[in-house]
Amino acid sequence: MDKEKIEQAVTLFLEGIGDDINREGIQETPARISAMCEEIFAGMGQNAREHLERTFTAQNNEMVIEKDITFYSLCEHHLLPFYGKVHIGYIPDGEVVGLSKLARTVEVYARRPQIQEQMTAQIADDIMAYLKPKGVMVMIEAEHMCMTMRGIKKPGTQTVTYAVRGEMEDTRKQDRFLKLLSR
Ligand SMILES: Nc1nc2c(ncn2[C@@H]2O[C@H](COP(=O)(O)OP(=O)(O)OP(=O)(O)O)[C@@H](O)[C@H]2O)c(=O)[nH]1
Ligand SMILES: [Zn+2]
Repeated sequence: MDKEKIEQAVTLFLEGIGDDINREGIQETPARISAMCEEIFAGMGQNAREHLERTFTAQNNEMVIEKDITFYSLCEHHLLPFYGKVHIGYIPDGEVVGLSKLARTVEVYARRPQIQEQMTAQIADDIMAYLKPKGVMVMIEAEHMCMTMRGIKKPGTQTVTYAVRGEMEDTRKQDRFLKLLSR
């Protein structure tokens, strides 16, 4: 990440909106933002292989559900936050993954400029590629600040997206996933 470039850009941006870049309160803002970018865009250029390839054998091939994984991302159109919950259900094929690794996979795809539909599909595709389960369903419920604090201004609107792969394309399995989620 080019921190110097980010600082220059933030300085220009603050000048652009007409603020005084020598004002005490914002003097350090370019440096603060470039430091923050390392955190909020930490998923740039990563994939989830390292998290999902360390699997354990388990004598149970019933669906595993990890729900309510909180995430914060930024919409790639306005760079405003969208945030909410990711729910993941997968059907193991003899192997399971450490539970934290599903949340780490979410972080890889949330921590970059995103659109919700794409993030949903990327999580599902990586789980299929590296964990190799029989099937997976990923569902994301989120609120987009570009829909609340600007533009159409509709607070409370939730965007729900999902992706299904493998045996989870079976609608009965999707029903089971949704039923277990709503418990
Ligand atoms: N499909 C999808 N759209 C998104 C996402 N995040 C933001 N958007 C939308 O991206 C669209 C960008 O539309 P544009 O017409 O190019 O930009 P705009 O004039 O700022 O749009 P308005 O928000 O309608 O004012 C808007 O409708 C946003 O609501 C996302 O994750 N998925
Ligand atoms: Zn947006």
